[in-house]
Amino acid sequence: MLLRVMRDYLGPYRGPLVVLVLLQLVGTIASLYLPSLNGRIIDEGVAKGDTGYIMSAGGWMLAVSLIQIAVTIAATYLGARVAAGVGRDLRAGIFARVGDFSAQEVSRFGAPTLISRNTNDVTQVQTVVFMGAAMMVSAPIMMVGGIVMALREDVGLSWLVAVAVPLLALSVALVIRRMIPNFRLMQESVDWVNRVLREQITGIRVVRAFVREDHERARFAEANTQYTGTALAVGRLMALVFPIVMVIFNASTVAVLWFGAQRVDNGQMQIGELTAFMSYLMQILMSVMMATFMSMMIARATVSAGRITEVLDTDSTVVQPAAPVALPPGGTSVELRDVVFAYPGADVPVLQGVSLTAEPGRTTAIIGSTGSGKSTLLSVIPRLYDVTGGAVLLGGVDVREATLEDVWSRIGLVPQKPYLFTGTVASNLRYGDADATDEELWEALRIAQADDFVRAMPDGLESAIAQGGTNVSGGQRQRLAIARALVAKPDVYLFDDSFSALDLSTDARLRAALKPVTRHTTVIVVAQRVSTIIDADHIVVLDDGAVVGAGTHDELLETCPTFVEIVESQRSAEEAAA
Ligand SMILES: Nc1ncnc2c1ncn2[C@@H]1O[C@H](COP(=O)(O)OP(=O)(O)OP(=O)(O)O)[C@@H](O)[C@H]1O
Repeated sequence: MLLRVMRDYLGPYRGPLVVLVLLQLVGTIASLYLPSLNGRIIDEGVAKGDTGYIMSAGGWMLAVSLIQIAVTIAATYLGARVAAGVGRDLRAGIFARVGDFSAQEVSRFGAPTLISRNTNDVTQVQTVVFMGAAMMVSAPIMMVGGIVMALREDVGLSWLVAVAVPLLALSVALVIRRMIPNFRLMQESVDWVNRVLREQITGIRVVRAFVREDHERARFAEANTQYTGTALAVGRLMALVFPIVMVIFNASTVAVLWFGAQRVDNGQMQIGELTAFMSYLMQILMSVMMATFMSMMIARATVSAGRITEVLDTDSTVVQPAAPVALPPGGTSVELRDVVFAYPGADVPVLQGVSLTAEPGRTTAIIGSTGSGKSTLLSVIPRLYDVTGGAVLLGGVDVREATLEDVWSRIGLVPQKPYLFTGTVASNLRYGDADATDEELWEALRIAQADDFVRAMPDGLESAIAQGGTNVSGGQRQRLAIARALVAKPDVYLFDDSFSALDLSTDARLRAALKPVTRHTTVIVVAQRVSTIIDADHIVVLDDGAVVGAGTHDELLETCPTFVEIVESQRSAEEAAA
């Protein structure tokens, strides 16, 4: 998984990566050269009292150190740039893929995990790229180079390398191996914490209204405790690594001094060579440690890369056609032909053979009891979901044969729960048409019966809208969403219970104002209230996902018992209220 992500996303950085490898090469060679120089200074300069040699070798050492510093800075800078670039590209890739998802894929994953995959998981991969840029090349070179250089200093002590290196590698690897199972749990805990937090923030009013703060606090604590527990488990193992490393480092130093001193005493080795040997052993052990750490980071990033590729590899169930057919220009009729639709995993279809035709210039209403499938019916028209049987036709063309852009540009959907974006009234309305003039926005607001309250807002069109539109009332949000659809001037309007939060007189005024602008467009209105659709040209009655009646209001009163039932239940509710 990680390899695939690396191959796909490091590709564009081939140039900087080559430079990075060269820089690391130079830096590592410089590091390997320094202990040997130091040893020479001791043996040739200090021991023999040759100040000239000390000065010249010291100067050389200084120059090598400066080169090492310069290349390390450059490599770190370049590594950080590549890592940040890979992070940016991955986030953009996930964002683009999620943008293509249909409602089905979004609900399959759920928003919290998609967010943590695009943030936390990408950070894991980004970290491994950064660490890799710093260590991937230098650690093995340092290890092999260190061994060669150490042997050059003294072969007699080489058995120490043969003992210390595997000992360190093995003990650190054992600890790290125990960390690995925690990594998946850690990412899943992040998802869990995000999910609970998100639910609490969005549902804060419900939580307060039902005095469920304690319950919610406990729910969050549970998620938080699991996350903390896993992080602590990893932390505890991590805490083990440092003492192990230090014990092996220090024991190696003592061993080098112990056995080296004997060799110096016997005249088999010089003090400088001993110092150099010790430095090389440290460098070797350091590189082993870096390599083991790197493998830990890789294990963690592999889990994250798996979670990322799961998103990247998920294809939207709503696909673009291979050979798209252009929708005919002009008025666009909507036809549902024997439409069957079942939500994924559900046994019973929500829509069962629904057929209806909505013509331009006419208002088609859909009414039915709650849960009868009205919203589902609207969502298959713009391909938020694809039908599982039958077909939806726009202007006589199957929506699956036209490009999604073509379909969406014809349709203005006002969802049951309209969403407004952080920004201003104007920026939200211009979602419909980025080039709309202020006059056009005011006209849309006037029709949507929203001009009065927008005018009363402190900055008019430039008044701020909070995320989700939470700083306006439900009814205001609905009217702004209607205005947004009006600004787009689509061929087909789909109003999903969009008038439900309006009082009866605003509802009536809005419908009257809509009439002239929808003279040539197809309008489909889903409604609960009979009064909203009383003057629709065509009313379709839905019951349990099937059409049980169709016609005008008066016709249905004669022919459709379900419609009569709805009318009567609403009338008796009104009478009871009066
Ligand atoms: N995303 C979903 N996944 C699975 N089942 C769903 C989903 N959305 C809706 N349903 C089911 O489909 C059925 C029809 O829902 P739909 O929202 O279309 O009804 P509706 O007539 O618009 O209801 P209301 O008037 O209350 O909005 C319901 O039984 C519901 O449980």
